[in-house]
Amino acid sequence: MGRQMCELCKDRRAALIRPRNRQQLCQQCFFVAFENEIHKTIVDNRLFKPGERVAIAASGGKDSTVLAHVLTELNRRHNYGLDLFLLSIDEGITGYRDDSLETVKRNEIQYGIPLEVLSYKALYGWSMDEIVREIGRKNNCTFCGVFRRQALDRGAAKVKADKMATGHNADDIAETVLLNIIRGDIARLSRCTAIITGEEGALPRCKPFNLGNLDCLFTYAYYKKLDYFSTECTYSPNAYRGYAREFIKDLESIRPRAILDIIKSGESFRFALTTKMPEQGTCEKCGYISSQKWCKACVLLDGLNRGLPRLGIGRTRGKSSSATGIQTDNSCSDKQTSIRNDKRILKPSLDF
Ligand SMILES: Nc1ncnc2c1ncn2[C@@H]1O[C@H](COP(=O)(O)OP(=O)(O)OP(=O)(O)O)[C@@H](O)[C@H]1O
Repeated sequence: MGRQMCELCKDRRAALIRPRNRQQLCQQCFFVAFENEIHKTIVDNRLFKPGERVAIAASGGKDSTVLAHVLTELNRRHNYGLDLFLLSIDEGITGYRDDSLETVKRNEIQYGIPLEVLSYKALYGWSMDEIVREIGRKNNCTFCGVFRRQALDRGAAKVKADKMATGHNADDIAETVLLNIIRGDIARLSRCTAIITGEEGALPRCKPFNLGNLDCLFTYAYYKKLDYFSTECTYSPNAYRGYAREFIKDLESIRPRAILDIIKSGESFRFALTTKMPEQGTCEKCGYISSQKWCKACVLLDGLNRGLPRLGIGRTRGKSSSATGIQTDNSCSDKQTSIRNDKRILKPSLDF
């Protein structure tokens, strides 16, 4: 059976089916539709102001590579007037981050925007390889997630960025909503669906792909032949987030709107006025934002430097994670789950 014509231009043969609305499009119309959606998100939410210096948090992975590509294009096409640059954190994970950083270095040339790299070793005196040797593979994602968040802020401050954009997509945000519910972390639950956070602080962060689903980003990267790194982190097979990811993917296979509806639920929560929220202050040790005397990175680092790496990982019984400042497995995924899902996302987007 021959292929359908593109539903938009009605001129070229359709090359793909958009997962969100089952629209059959040719490559060119898909690129235009996707880029227009991101442009609309940026304009409707006033994500950037002309003249701003914007750090694109670039891991070398698919989503942040699409982000770097699309932001560069839109900045030029619509005269946003942004001063864009790539910011990468080298966690020091042999066979993973060293390879993905090579990708980001090529992106620097491909997109013509400068790259700043900051390493855990230089910032904290420890690489993730060294931390894993101390702590083992079970809790290492806690260190990595806490250190990365702070390292990105420090990197952005170093190069005087006004704002940071990350490649978090709808799947990531739905996982975070569920994880925050499971952990009873009301403070994070109340802000994790926001497209822009930290506006009251020195460095607001935004997520232009907040409603973009994984399949769409994958299809865009695939057809644009973007240069990205697709291997999962060697240290994340036990990460808690992987279970949430698998659960959400199972739900999505039964009910395609599940991801957007989890986000919608997260956005619609209203918190009782009696809910105790942590008060933001600054860490006595390093000056970074913290609701505790010491920020989480300083607690973890102190444990490492004293030869007691588990010191900062335990959870105080009866206290919520926002009260203790504990944040576990905050960014990683399960390797097998991701590979399984990568196979699955190929189906709706590319098969005819
Ligand atoms: N080492 C890093 N350096 C800079 N930014 C990072 C790094 N790791 C993650 N990020 C940012 O956080 C976002 C979400 O992180 P996540 O762990 O899902 O990334 P990933 O799966 O490695 O790559 P991607 O999201 O780009 O496909 C990324 O899209 C990127 O913007």
